[in-house]
Amino acid sequence: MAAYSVQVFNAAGKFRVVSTKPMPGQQWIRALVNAGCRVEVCTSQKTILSVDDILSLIGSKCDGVIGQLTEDWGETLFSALKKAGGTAFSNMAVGYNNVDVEAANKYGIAVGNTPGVLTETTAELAAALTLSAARRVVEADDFMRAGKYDGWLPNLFVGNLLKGQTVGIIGAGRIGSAYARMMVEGFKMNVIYYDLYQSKFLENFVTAYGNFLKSQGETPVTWKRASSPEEVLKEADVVSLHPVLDKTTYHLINTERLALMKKEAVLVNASRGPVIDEEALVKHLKANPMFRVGLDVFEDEPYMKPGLGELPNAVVVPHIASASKWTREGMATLAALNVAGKLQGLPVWHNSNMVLPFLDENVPPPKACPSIVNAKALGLQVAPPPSKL
Ligand SMILES: NC(=O)C1=CN([C@@H]2O[C@H](COP(=O)(O)OP(=O)(O)OC[C@H]3O[C@@H](n4cnc5c(N)ncnc54)[C@H](O)[C@@H]3O)[C@@H](O)[C@H]2O)C=CC1
Ligand SMILES: O=C(O)C(=O)CO
Repeated sequence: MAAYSVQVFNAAGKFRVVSTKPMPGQQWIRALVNAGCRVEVCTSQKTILSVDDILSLIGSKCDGVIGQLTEDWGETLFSALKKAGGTAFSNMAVGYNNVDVEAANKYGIAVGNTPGVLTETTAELAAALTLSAARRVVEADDFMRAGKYDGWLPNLFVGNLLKGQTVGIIGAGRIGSAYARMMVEGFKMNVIYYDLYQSKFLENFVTAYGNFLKSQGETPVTWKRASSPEEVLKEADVVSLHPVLDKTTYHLINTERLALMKKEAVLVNASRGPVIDEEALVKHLKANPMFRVGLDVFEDEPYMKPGLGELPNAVVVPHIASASKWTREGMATLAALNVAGKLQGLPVWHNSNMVLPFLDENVPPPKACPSIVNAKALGLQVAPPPSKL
């Protein structure tokens, strides 16, 4: 992309900040302009920008960039950004497996992400995929639209009842725990989870809800922390994947582990595609027609592995788990405030799980960067909690 098209805001701004994509809402633009930035938004129609495209955007003077999870932020881009005088980058995403943080550290560039604002939205989509797969909603919709429905039948699109079954979570962080709570409270499912860390919050929630059900004369829900992913896969009727993508979770679901799952289980993935060996999944789905999946993410995104798109026991959507208006505008705002904050020399917010104060349109945001993942490595100052100010 030799020449690129950009939309410019606040042309006379002191800092030059590039956004590789137009993003929803206006609050993020205001945040950057208020911080004295000239904002250049790339308006190229190309969906995924290459490293060369982004090099052209960075040019010879660039203070900060807001990028997307589809872009390869590594040595080449961080060294170019450093050379252009840049010190700040933010992904417009909570996941940052597309970013080589070591390379950013080497060039002293802060890497922001956007946690918290997408927790419930993503968990809701995982719940939607769970229901769609368990109750065969997409298959039934196709059937209806094809004019095949000629009357109620006892065996038509029989699926799985969730109530009283066990939901398994692998990766019970912000999103995994929110999803678990939805499935527990909404469908009275029992929980089994595997994570490197204990989720006291989730355990306390399930215990309290179980006690409430008991007080109503109903069967209480239960929780269990598994000591391995295998334990979850063997016991759960529904398994939803919510870990980060790294070396420990790449192909976490493979042929051997799929074989441990119940024949009529539902598997949901709204984390990152490579957490599942998708070729192995296609084989498993073909061999087990009552096993169903709901997928928001794919190993070779935007492509699906051959055969997946033809399988009736797979529900597939194009990485839309965070796609609610509030969340997408909030992600853009957090990404902008990460970059704006760093350029203004502000400290890092004390708790990246509590970002709501940054999202209120009517109140100026706290004087901090909401979430910088390499703050410690770069020795950035952390702001004290507001009560201690
Ligand atoms: N499909 C979509 O649109 C979205 C996808 N995501 C993905 O979801 C991921 C999780 O997001 P959050 O819940 O906000 O992050 P989080 O950091 O709160 O949770 C991730 C959890 O994974 C756990 N974990 C790490 N390695 C593990 C392993 N080997 N086995 C089991 N658990 C492991 C961590 O201990 C942590 O509790 C993101 O990194 C991102 O990749 C996030 C938002 C939207
Ligand atoms: O924030 C993320 O990690 C996403 O995948 C965006 O939807």
